[in-house]
Amino acid sequence: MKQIVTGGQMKFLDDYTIRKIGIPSLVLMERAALSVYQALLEEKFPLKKVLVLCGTGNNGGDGVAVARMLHVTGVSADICILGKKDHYTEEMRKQVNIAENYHISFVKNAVPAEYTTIVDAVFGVGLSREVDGIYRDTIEALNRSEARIMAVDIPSGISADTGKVLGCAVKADVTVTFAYEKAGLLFYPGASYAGKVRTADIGIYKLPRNDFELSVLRCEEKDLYRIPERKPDGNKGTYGKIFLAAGSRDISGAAYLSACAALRTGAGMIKVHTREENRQVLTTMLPEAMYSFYDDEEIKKEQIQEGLTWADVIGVGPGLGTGQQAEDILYTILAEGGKPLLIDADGLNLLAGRMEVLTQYPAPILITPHLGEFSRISGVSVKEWKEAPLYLTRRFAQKYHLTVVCKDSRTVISDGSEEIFINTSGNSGMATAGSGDVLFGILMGLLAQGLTAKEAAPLGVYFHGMAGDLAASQKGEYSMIAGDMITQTTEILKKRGTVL
Ligand SMILES: NC(=O)C1=CN([C@@H]2O[C@H](COP(=O)(O)OP(=O)(O)OC[C@H]3O[C@@H](n4cnc5c(N)ncnc54)[C@H](O)[C@@H]3O)[C@@H](O)[C@H]2O)[C@@H](O)CC1
Ligand SMILES: [K+]
Repeated sequence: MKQIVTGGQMKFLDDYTIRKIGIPSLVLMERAALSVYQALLEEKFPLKKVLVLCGTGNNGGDGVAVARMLHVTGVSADICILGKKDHYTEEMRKQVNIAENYHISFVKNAVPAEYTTIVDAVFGVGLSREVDGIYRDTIEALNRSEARIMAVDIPSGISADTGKVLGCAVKADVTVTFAYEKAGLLFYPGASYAGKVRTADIGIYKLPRNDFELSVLRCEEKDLYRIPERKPDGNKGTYGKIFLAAGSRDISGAAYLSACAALRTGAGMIKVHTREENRQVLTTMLPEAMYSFYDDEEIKKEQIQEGLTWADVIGVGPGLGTGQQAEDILYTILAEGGKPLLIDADGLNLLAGRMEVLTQYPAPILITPHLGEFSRISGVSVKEWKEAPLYLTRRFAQKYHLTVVCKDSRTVISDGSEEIFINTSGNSGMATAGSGDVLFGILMGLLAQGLTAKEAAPLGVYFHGMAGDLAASQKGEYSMIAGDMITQTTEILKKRGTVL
């Protein structure tokens, strides 16, 4: 797991390192600047003529120090400072003073088009309002230039918390961020403004994870070891039994994809409860699953009860429909399930406006809404969510006592606790029909093998994104389809235990 920070947390850590640990601010700044200087060389930036664009805060201070490092190695670097002298921070004032002693050239009205490389040190985590005026004009000119752009800490104009563009923002080729990745570098559009992100250790105190009031995390490949190990003496029962209510009249794809993904992820057994019309297609396509079918008659509660008693994990929703039968099935499960429960798609649509029923359920619940569904069940608009994704996802999980996987290009996962996850795997090819059903299946499979909802959710989402990335590498983002992601789960599971 990788620790991510918000802008506020980074400021706290800077401050803690300086005041409590005692590392002087200028020492951190020197290391920050050195890491940017090294990245310019390693990333082979064209250093024929460099412009370092600085603000008046400490991000600007970093920039002035980078210009000095370039200057002393014989690179022609101009410094252009936006903002008034009396706004300089103490560190910025010192850096400017040093640069003046070195006779580095300061330019007033830089023309970005004249430079081969531009270092963006206008705003870092201190950006506090919309960018306008001279800042906006300069950033727009910079984005129009042919120069390669290196952002210091975060592209100026990007919110470190949400990745939002505040007015306008620098489009960087590479961003060197200090100590921790900022949430705004992971969320879109920030992620696409940042280009390649390099994280540099500059000596900031590494606060233990538990000491963060809110710990923002992301999974990485080595977390695959968290997928439960296969036991040599295991049997079908060892790996869990799933009861899945999915599919509706002549809608079988979602049931197939989620059941198949659950088995491919390693679940021991799955019983699919679906409409009679799906019998032939499902039993032909997935004979490995067990089935119980229902028709036009009233829902046979005993049939469902039998499945619920037998199962370790329950899933409901994919392709279920929102008619009376679907509703009866869902409410029977809610009343009598009593086992870890996953709800997706139509299951969630049926719950809109009645979410509080979930707080009565006696076992853990995991739901996987996309943003539209989240909006319907929470009353939070998509626009509002984008303003505060971490806070709103967590608040919702707390309110209904469940684990929520809020699906977007950067899925956010929260169980309401102090640990919240942002997922970074995956690609636009996964925006294809059935992709969510595959995720649902993977999550059912992980829960069936004994992970808790909190453990399974971030890992399953990451795993699903990896499967999507592998599928894209083989079929391309245009052509990949949901079934390709199931195929790739096999490859990923083969890696489990081999990736360190
Ligand atoms: N000693 C430290 O605290 C360290 C700070 N570092 C750097 O310092 C940065 C944070 O520095 P600061 O907290 O000084 O903040 P910034 O340098 O990010 O920006 C703050 C300045 O910009 C102004 N500002 C904010 N939004 C504006 C807008 N829209 N239009 C015009 N002006 C605006 C503020 O009033 C303030 O003067 C980090 O991102 C990092 O690059 C690093 O050098 C590491 C050490
Ligand atoms: K910057």
